[in-house]
Amino acid sequence: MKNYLHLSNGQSFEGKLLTKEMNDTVQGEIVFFTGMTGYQEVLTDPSYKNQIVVFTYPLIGNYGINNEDFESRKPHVAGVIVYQGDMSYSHFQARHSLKDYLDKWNIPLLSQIDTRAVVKTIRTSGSMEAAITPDPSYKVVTDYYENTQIVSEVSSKEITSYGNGTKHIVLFDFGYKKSILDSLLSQNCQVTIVPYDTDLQTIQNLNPDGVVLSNGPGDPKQLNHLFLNFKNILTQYPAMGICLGHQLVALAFGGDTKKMLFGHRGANQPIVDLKTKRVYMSSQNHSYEVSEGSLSNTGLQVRFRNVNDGTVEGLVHAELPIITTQYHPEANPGPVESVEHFTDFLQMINDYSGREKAYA
Ligand SMILES: NC(=O)CC[C@H](N)C(=O)O
Repeated sequence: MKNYLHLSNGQSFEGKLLTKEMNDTVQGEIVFFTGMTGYQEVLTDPSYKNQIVVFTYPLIGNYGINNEDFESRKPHVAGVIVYQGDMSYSHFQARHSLKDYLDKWNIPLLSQIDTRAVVKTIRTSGSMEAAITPDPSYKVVTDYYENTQIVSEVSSKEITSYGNGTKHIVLFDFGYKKSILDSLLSQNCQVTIVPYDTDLQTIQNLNPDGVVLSNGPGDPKQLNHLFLNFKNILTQYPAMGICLGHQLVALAFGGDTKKMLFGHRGANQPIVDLKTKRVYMSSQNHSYEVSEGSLSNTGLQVRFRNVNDGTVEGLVHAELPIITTQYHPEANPGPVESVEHFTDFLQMINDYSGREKAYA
């Protein structure tokens, strides 16, 4: 079945649809992911909502879909572009093939696309709107992505609690990845997940030891009506921000963010910790970055930096117990060394409560 990938710059690519025939055109922002593995995590990470993902590794789907690697209950991507997809997966005793899984959720898997050519375009012209369609002459609508109240669509509507560990963490859900919850539970925490717009009073009633701001889709400035609320919470509790959560910490304290040309998506992004000089290989998925020049009056300092392009990859606050990472310390596809940031966060909480007692 012939289908097409159309980009908003007018370029078109013809491919073969592996999933069932489409009734409608699917449109989204086109981005590329460079990891060799981790496609199941990518598909089910809510941060990818409304995006069409191009996988640069040429063989995708070879270990099927399993029970362990889900980051949420369903896939959030708008469409999937591969060179070769849905390989044999029987050795892995996978429950579903990639094709069956995407079919179940009506998400197109378009193969035999020259992914190198698409990625070269994105790297030169930036991520842009794109469409997967049976229509050879479809014209891509260009203001489709930015207008959505995207975080409210993926955030929990209710407060839920997991685990019964010794430290109580509130996890703000902007579209959290399950690995963040799992990482906190494995640090012996009780975790309460709250909707993205939960106010200070509700957090105070929950009486947490610390707060984590999760990852999530879209432009962080779409949440500007909540920045003051976040600032009030961040000045009262030890906090960790991950990806969108990191960007929101910067914005809450008066910093700024901007859209990158094509972002970082993959499992091998080198990060240097400016304090320890240690380099981490990190998993990433973001289109926006914190503008370094905007941090001067925020109390925030750059702690982590991307070795490839020098962009800000994480912050600490000069006085408050706050640590943030633009990358994903909870991620599993590939390197796992940055998981120790969760241990550091718990240590920060312990130090903080020790300090509170000393002044009591
Ligand atoms: N994974 C994330 O949290 C992504 C954050 C934000 N939506 C960005 O693209 O930069």
